[in-house]
Amino acid sequence: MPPSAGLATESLPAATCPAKKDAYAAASPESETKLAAGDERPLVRTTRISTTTIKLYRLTIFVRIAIFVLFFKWRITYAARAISSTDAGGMNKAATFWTVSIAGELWFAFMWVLDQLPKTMPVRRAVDVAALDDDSLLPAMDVFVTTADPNKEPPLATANTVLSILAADYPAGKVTCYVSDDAGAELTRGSVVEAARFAALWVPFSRKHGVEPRNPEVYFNAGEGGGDKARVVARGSYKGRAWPELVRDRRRVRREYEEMRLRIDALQAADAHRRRRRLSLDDARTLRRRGGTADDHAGVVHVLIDSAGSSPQLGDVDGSKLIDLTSVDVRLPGLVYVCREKSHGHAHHRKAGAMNALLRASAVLSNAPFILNLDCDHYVNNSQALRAGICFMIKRSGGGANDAGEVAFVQFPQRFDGVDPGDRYANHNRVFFDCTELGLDGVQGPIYVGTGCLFRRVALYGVDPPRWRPLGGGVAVDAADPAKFGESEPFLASVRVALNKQPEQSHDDGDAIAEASALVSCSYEDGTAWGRDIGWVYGTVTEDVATGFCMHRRGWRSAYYAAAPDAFRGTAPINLTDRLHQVRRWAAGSLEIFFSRNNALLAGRRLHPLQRAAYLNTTVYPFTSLFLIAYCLFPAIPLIATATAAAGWNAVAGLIAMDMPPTPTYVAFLAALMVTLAAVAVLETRWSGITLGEWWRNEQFWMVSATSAYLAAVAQVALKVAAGKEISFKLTSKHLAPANPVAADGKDGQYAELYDVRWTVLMAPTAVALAANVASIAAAWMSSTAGGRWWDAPAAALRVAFNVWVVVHLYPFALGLMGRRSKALSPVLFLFGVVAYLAVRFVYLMLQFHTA
Ligand SMILES: O=c1ccn([C@@H]2O[C@H](COP(=O)(O)OP(=O)(O)O[C@H]3O[C@H](CO)[C@@H](O)[C@H](O)[C@H]3O)[C@@H](O)[C@H]2O)c(=O)[nH]1
Ligand SMILES: [Mn+2]
Repeated sequence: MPPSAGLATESLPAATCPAKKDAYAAASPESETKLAAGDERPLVRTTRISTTTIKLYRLTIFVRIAIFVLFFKWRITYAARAISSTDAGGMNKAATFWTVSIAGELWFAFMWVLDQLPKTMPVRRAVDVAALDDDSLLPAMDVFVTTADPNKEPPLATANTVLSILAADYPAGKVTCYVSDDAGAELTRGSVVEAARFAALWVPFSRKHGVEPRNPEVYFNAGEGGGDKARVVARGSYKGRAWPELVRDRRRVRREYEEMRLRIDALQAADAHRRRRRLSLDDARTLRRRGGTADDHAGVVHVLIDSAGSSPQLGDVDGSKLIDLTSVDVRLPGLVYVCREKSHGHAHHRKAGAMNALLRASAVLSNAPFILNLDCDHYVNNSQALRAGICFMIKRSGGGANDAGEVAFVQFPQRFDGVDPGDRYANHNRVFFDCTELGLDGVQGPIYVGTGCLFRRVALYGVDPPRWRPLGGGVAVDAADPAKFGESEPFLASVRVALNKQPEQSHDDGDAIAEASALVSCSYEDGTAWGRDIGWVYGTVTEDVATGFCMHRRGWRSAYYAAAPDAFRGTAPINLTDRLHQVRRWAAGSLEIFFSRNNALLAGRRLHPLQRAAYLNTTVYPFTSLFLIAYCLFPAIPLIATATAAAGWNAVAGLIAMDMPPTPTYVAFLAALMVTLAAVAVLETRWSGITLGEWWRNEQFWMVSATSAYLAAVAQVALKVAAGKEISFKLTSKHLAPANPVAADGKDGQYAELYDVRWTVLMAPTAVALAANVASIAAAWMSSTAGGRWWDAPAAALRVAFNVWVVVHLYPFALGLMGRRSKALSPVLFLFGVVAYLAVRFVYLMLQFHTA
């Protein structure tokens, strides 16, 4: 066993990894008993979660579906009676009203069912990384990191991600990290070069002391910042070398890290200066000569670290090396900087295009059978993550997952640093990751979500999984078809190697690099199947969902693994505007998939029915916004009607009067639906381990985004379908997880972004919905003081209950609009109420004035 592995196994002292409540962690007690039991050590043990909770959960879902059926039966009968009893003139109006309102309710019910059913068969995964003790069995792995804009994606964070990958616990000779720079920015390249330089010290240091996590920024600054990342090795739990030696080494390495940081800062300053100069010159030709622009530049493939040999290479005590590495393997994984060619005449297909360029370039350089995909802000947080992923992919003699060969990808949950503790905008997405993805793992596998995902290379080449291959699992050699893959012979050779697992290449490195550069040219894909049947899928801004879908429809499965500590961690937008733009992009991308050949309804029989339901759900959910916004603006209608009654707008008021009076049956149905909704939610949190608070935050943010971002997405996609207007990929700004949560001025510190109010048109419908419902509550309150009390009238009481329901959902949005004032919460809310009250009061006064 090479020293790296030996050190790594003792590198996760329990106290340094906070106990996670994730129920599906690697270190579950079950896997330990299994270890003790004997030699049959499967790499992954999968057990269906089959507790009383999950049974009750299923039962409640079916009860609720039954209630829905009865409810709609009753509702339709009522509507039919109401329509037929209207006079001829009102008939059409009534029919329209009832059709629309029942269609809305049916849609909500349908979406709820689509959402719940795929979660009913969750599984638990126990991964035994230690059972992979023979490093010679580990397959090679290529790691793809994508960056697109050094101004929105701090180069220091990218450098740290690269360092965390290079230092991950995997045989150095078997890992090659590829960094894609979509902007062709000198700054990004310079920063990655800095990372490569520092890696020579950082990687052996991490191995020697088994530090966690292996992202230097997080490692050095954890503990000081406190929060959820306080994981600095405590003396008592340190199991590596002598404690004083760690302290000494750490100090030295830290000094070097600070130097690297300063150099990257200097690069950044120089870059900013250069950009200012360029702007003043404003000469396109100068730009081109200096290396092009973000959207128009030449392709570059630059090997920064050559991949290491296969035997360990021990370091020395040489003073210049700073720390004693005499018993540490100092080899480094390979590191390659790739900037694909871009030109104005060619669509670059955003991230999907970048990933496909990497897929080809890596094929002629390292051609590893497995590919790990990380966004530039997602670093390796658990050094065992790469090994854990491989456990799902390979079979071991005498054990291993039965269907290992059928797994196209292993998706790890996205976990985030720097999210405000209250998680106001549900950035953690716990319901999606810990319930939906986990549930899908028990069906055909989780949906691919763009980062933290380990792929099998051949699955990206558009072949069927072994189970669906005709000739006893083999792939025909002519599968490497130049009409599909493009004309590069070295690349086609690499595809044949990947498909048939036969060594055939004898390449010369110089040529390989030239070939790789040719493979990242912008015209390589012209007339091929790239982006369609091969590689990452084009035509949608959520290339991830579409790419995973194409694999599932071919019959591949995928796996989900929530490791503890988290395998990878990244950053998320905590500013309302950024967050809304992010979910707007996701929603638009989803609809793009719905209106493409990758519609889930068109997939063949290899797609599991519940998998189909899940994909249908993820591609149609934005339509909910159309109904939801109508419901949320409902209360505005009587207000407007009253306000404009004098103007003769009685028709509107007449419409609203058609709504069903709250008969006892109606109230009973509503109550049953609410109670079962709550019961399902509680049971879901019980089996998944998320908290009710997290569930509720998801519900709230669902309404916030459905009234804003989803609506915009529907409009955008309508424009695309009707007029061919492309949807842009608005990059999410990343921020470094800062060292100190409290800024120097002692104000907002780390979460300053949260209080930054940046107006966007996306907010308009939600703001109107919020105002309408607050005003409606105020109006009810007013009329109660004026005449009879509102709670005497059941119809009015129901209406107010609905208003309150909307307002509590939109509460985080209200906080977002308040900015810094949201910190001094209650007085402002009070003010908010008073303002609404006065507004309504004013309307009434006007009316009295009018009628008098
Ligand atoms: O033209 C582009 C645009 C983006 N990217 C990269 O794509 C990644 C994701 O972009 P980001 O703005 O961070 O998107 P998020 O909303 O945070 O990302 C989620 O959703 C995206 C789909 O909408 C997926 O691509 C992401 O992997 C997934 O993490 C980043 O590494 C970018 O550098 C490129 O390489 N080229
Ligand atoms: Mn991201």
